[in-house]
Amino acid sequence: MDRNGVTEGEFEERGMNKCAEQVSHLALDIGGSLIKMVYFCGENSGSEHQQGILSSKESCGLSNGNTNCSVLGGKLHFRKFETSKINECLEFMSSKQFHRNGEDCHGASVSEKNIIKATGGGAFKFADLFKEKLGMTLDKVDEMNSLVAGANFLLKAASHEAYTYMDGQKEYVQIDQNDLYPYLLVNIGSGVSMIKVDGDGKFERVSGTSVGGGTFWGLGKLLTKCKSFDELLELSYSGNNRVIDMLVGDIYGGMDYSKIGLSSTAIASSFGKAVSEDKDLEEYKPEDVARSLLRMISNNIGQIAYLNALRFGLKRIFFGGFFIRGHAYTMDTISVAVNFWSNGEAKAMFLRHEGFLGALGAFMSYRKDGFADLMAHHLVEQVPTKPSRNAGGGLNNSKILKDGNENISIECTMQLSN
Ligand SMILES: Nc1ncnc2c1ncn2[C@@H]1O[C@H](COP(=O)(O)OP(=O)(O)O)[C@@H](O)[C@H]1O
Ligand SMILES: CC(C)(COP(=O)(O)O)[C@@H](O)C(=O)NCCC(=O)O
Repeated sequence: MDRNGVTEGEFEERGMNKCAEQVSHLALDIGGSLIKMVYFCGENSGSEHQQGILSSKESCGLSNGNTNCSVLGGKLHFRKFETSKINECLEFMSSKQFHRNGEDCHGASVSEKNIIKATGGGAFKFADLFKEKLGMTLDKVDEMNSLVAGANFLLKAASHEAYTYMDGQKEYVQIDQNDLYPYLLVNIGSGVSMIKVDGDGKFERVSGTSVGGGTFWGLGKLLTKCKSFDELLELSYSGNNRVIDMLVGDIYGGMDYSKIGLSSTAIASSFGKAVSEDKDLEEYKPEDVARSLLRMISNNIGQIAYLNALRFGLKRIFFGGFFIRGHAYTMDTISVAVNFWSNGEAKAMFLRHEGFLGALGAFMSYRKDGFADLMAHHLVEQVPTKPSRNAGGGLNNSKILKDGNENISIECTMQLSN
């Protein structure tokens, strides 16, 4: 059996079935295309972190007068599943025995473990399925609220979260916590939501577009016959959009239209060349089609995002959502669009945990409930002693572990008030 692309053998080898750790809190973001999962796995007693249980106000750093708290070491895990393969997600949860009855686990009591925070449309759509298959109740958290909470948390608490990407150069952006707001959050999921964020829990969804990640994947699948999203992204790497897109130079006899700031290589009309050429779809290379499509959608989102930033005088635009997938060409196109339309005034920034904002926000909402009074905002990303180089050549300081599925985990500590 294949579990989320991991064979049964590997599944066992990686210790997913007989995890020495125990899953305590878990949250889901069930979107139109993907299910995002964030869960905390505490380490066994006696471990380095567990020994660090604290009980003083200073040690916990609490400001609410609660002096009775413990610090739990472990890992915050991030996973994703395709929504159309929701059974893989259910199987995974079942293998983690997250729905298990009869045992108290790291601050979450038995009854609490049968209620999990969930956001996204699927929290409504699949509520009965979770109840039926796992006996679990989904406690619904608003999607926009979750996105904003996740983004705010990451921008404030995680080191090296936001970065710019231009001409193949990745540069991490130092975020000043006191100068974070306002900003525009553009979440590119199946569709696109644009949210003006003014503070913790203070936001307004100011725009959106239905031309998003679902459009890229849906049209791409039809036009290229690709079987997976990753295959489509891969194709776009090697394609040449100029074969299909009509450029300014194609219209202006190879010249720039400098009077209105358009170079001859700028796209005048996405897919426009296909009109005048007497060619069938089969005569175009799938990689060229994939590249044109990716460019068209990324460009369009970058432009709409900038226009909304302009509407509200916002200088910073953060892009999230799994459409991005850390894909160089996608980020480059969005960055160029924002840079072009703003005359270099605004900057596109990307988030390392791009697709997990909603799930993380839902996870954070545990702290609002009386139970465990989770101090998730005290999650601390552990920094390795030896910095490693990332693909963009910059220094990547955090201990992010990736497997083939881009399922990542962060070593962290979590404070629970007792
Ligand atoms: N493995 C994948 N399968 C399907 N779509 C993917 C995958 N990886 C990235 N994507 C892209 O991410 C989009 C979904 O992003 P996401 O932020 O998860 O939104 P949603 O909440 O709507 O599922 C898809 O529409 C697609 O463009
Ligand atoms: C409806 C949604 C919020 C759902 O979120 P998603 O699953 O796409 O992440 C999103 O698809 C969206 O904002 N669509 C754009 C709708 C519009 O403003 O035209």
